[in-house]
Amino acid sequence: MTSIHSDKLLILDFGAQYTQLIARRIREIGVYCEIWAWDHDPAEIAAFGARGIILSGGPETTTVADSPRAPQEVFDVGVPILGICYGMQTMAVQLGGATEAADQREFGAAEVSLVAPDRLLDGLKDHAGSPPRLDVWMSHGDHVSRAPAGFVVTAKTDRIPIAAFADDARRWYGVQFHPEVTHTRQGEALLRRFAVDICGCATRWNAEEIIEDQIARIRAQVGSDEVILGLSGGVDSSVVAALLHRAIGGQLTCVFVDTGLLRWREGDQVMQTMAQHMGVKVIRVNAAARYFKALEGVSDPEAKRKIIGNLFVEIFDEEAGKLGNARWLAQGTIYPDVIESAGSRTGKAHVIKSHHNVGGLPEHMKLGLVEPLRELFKDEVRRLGVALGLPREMVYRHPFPGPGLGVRILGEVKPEYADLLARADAIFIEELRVAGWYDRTSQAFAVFLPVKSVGVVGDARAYEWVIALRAVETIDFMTAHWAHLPYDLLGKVSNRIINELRNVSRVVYDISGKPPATIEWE
Ligand SMILES: Nc1ncnc2c1ncn2[C@@H]1O[C@H](COP(=O)(O)OP(=O)(O)OP(=O)(O)O)[C@@H](O)[C@H]1O
Ligand SMILES: O=c1[nH]c(=O)c2[nH+]cn([C@@H]3O[C@H](COP(=O)(O)O)[C@@H](O)[C@H]3O)c2[nH]1
Ligand SMILES: NC(=O)CC[C@H](N)C(=O)O
Ligand SMILES: [Mg+2]
Repeated sequence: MTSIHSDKLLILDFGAQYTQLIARRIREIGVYCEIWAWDHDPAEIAAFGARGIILSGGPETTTVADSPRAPQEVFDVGVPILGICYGMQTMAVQLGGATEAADQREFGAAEVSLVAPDRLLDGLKDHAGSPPRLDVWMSHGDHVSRAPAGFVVTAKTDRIPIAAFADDARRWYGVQFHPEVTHTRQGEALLRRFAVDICGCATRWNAEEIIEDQIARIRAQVGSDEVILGLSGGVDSSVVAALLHRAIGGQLTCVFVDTGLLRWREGDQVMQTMAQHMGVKVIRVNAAARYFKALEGVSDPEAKRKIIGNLFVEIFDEEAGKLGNARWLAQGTIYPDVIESAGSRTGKAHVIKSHHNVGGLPEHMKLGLVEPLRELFKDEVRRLGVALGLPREMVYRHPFPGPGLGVRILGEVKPEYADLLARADAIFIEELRVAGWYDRTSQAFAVFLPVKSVGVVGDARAYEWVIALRAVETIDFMTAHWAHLPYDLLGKVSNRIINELRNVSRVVYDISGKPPATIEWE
């Protein structure tokens, strides 16, 4: 039987900044793909059954002997291969060609001339002429200096003699430029050519088919058992709720914990959308007092995260106990969570923050996991949400961390700080929406600074708190730029916060990128 997973590609990651982007582009074309680290167990490559393999770019250099190489299995399985940047360079050295380091790095827009036809680039052009040319985006120091036997050079630039090579007989290709970035105008067409025409993949990866497929899997997994889900009002858990509701209806019970550290009026909003509008069974636990009590006198960020996480588990355990017969726990784990926790076999990532999640439930709960979003990127999760009938506003919401305002109130958390912060945040978000900036930023929020600052309000001296505003643009939340919000907009938000909220005398805007700063202040 064919399924939406039958036709798929494998991406081996050499550590490029853009590997996730390659996967997202392939999936946008309608083809399922997975990202594995380059040193993933090679014995699994043949068994995975990909119709083609993409070798990503990477920060290392093939001009030294001990840099990463593609496992031999890649060349043995007999499927089409596309090497991008580092991936092309390692193909060159592994297959008998050569690479060299150039004096000048090539970074940014470039024009390649198509000097010989092949199946990958044939007919693609931004500029007609002889030879035709493509507008591409480059990011490299090294380049291929000799193509391996069996390959023809298909593109060059003014700076490098080999910008693409091809072996149509074996269906192996390499491009020095990056087709996954939008600056390479024919990039999508190139990737489609590879995935669909050369690898022969059918394009079945779309929201409707994913939903049908997941509904069948969920039903097969849980049968007539009861399932519980921690519902936060965030995108991921809401989409899981909608999906499970469609798959198993009344067998699903959601537990929504109102921690008192949520966004302004979020509790009511979640109940309204999920329980009233969608008909999902939701138990609302009003636990604000418990949270504030547990956090009293605690100011260390990691300690606060632990307390919030543990209390969450405790409450969840209590509620599950009351329900009695749940056998399954559903979670909103998405694909980046999976990639980040798998990582490279040799990689050593540092723990910067211990992100809260539902993991670590007590042993006696013994619940099986249901994770229907495990294979999906955030943008795919959003498309699923829309297809499942969730309101657009909920689906395109900025993410909100599990510990909520608990890590946006610097230092000790107090109910009056949470109230002030939630209101300031609501003003900021409202003005962002009015100005059309909400959808242009990836995450925006206010932060409460427990320092007093002098102001003058109505001719009188004020000595009150400081609110910081943060707005960032990012694709994957691993790196981020601060958003260049218009001064007028910032001015309006600042005015409103100081005028409408007593106890605030000053508003500042955070202009730190990530790295070196992180997105949240704690
Ligand atoms: N207040 C809460 N009540 C119940 N479950 C919660 C709560 N906060 C977090 N969770 C659980 O923790 C998980 C992780 O939270 P996280 O913020 O990463 O995802 P999300 O809230 O679903 O989506 P988003 O990233 O858009 O905020 C959620 O999917 C949910 O299951
Ligand atoms: O569920 C969560 N629990 C946490 O403890 C946590 N800390 C940060 N974040 C979110 O993760 C993204 C990256 O944030 P940082 O740059 O601050 O690490 C941003 O989207 C943050 O909002 C969290 N999410
Ligand atoms: N983006 C890349 O893959 C770069 C490859 C290699 N590190 C170079 O500088 O040429
Ligand atoms: Mg959330």
